Amino acid sequence: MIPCRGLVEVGPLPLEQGGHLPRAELAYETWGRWDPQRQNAILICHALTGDAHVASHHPGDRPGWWEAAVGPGRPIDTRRWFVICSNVLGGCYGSTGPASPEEAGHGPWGGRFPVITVRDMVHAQRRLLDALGIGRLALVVGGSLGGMQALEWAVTYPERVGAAAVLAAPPAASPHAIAWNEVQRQAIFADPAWQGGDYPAARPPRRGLALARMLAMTTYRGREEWEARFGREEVPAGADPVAQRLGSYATAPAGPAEAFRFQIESYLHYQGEKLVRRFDPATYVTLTRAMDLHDVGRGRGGLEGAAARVQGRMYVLSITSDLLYPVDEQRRLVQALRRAGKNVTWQVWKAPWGHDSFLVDPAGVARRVMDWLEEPGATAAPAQAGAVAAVGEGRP
Ligand SMILES: CC(=O)SCCNC(=O)CCNC(=O)[C@H](O)C(C)(C)COP(=O)(O)OP(=O)(O)OC[C@H]1O[C@@H](n2cnc3c(N)ncnc32)[C@H](O)[C@@H]1OP(=O)(O)O
Ligand SMILES: N[C@@H](CCO)C(=O)O
Repeated sequence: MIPCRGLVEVGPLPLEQGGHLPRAELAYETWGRWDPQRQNAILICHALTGDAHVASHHPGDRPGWWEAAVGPGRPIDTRRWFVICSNVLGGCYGSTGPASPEEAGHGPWGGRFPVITVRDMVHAQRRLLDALGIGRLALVVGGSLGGMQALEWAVTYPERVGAAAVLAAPPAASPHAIAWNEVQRQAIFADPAWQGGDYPAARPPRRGLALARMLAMTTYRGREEWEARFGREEVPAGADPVAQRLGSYATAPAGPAEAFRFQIESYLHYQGEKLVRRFDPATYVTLTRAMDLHDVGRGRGGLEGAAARVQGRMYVLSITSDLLYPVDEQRRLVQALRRAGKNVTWQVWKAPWGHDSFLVDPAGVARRVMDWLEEPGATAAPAQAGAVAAVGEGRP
């Protein structure tokens, strides 16, 4: 019996960019039961600021970040499937990362934490599954950074992946995505509280992290959504929601030009503050760098070489309003998989909420994935010609 929560030592862990982590632990949670034939394991990989808590475990428990997707009677039905999720290597929700002690009895790693990659995250997860006795995965699924992990799983450990669902993730980070991440990191570094990543836990670079999140939100959400939601609506005179409700980093505006006017500005400040209250800045730096380094073809003869390694069925979801990893980037992945003769299904989803649509509508997305996984006649064997389905705009 695998416990529904735990912490597993997966170190010492050699790292792709050199060096190693002497100690590394992964925090995980599980739902459902592993069947006696051990064929029903689904690994869910979270995005940049997520954690292992995909869904609540019992009534009254804290809701998870994909609550509507996972549970009894939900699209990923835990009466049938055994679900596992771990906080990523480098994360700040229980797994080893920059906020963890560098050594027992010492302070946190902070800015000294080594550079890690998505491949390192997947290696660490494989060790976690080994430790729990989980061999083959029926499905590995994730969006954004989680989708990068799902793709790396299918390529790095093809014999262990029956199916992989890559949601809103590219085969490699584009210069644009790297550029956006770099500006976010620079916002953190420019905060005097950063101190090279050696800040006290009680005085993190809040303003820098909030700015990073504000910028990131402009890449995560949809133009159409914000048009409908905020338009050009102004904050009523005298109301200052951020200062009134929050204020851990916000300072009173020195003059009228500094004060924000529009609801969209208010929303961005609120989102910045919301992250500051739950996330570690050095972890943000480490994980965005790992996303920049994502390139599934690195050291494998490029994307074609990576695609050739895949054995399981592949599902790729593109979101028409995704500014961060646009549809064309997944098209390249799908085309490489098709050229390699793999069994791949591509859906292009016309959703208004931008890149984060997979988080805004968890049940809708999980339903798509599970309909594909459970479609009649589906097998884990590679097909000669990959199936490609397009929904909405952006036909392949
Ligand atoms: C311990 C943990 O929390 S673990 C990690 C959990 N988080 C994750 O896994 C990360 C993934 N999740 C996400 O990125 C987000 O939660 C999403 C994308 C799913 C949804 O984002 P949300 O912020 O919840 O939704 P949305 O963008 O609609 O914003 C709603 C919030 O903005 C506030 N808001 C809306 N308009 C405005 C405005 N004009 N001015 C100020 N605030 C506003 C709302 O009051 C609401 O506040 P609340 O979150 O306190 O209820
Ligand atoms: N909004 C996501 C990152 C992009 O998908 C998160 O905070 O984890």
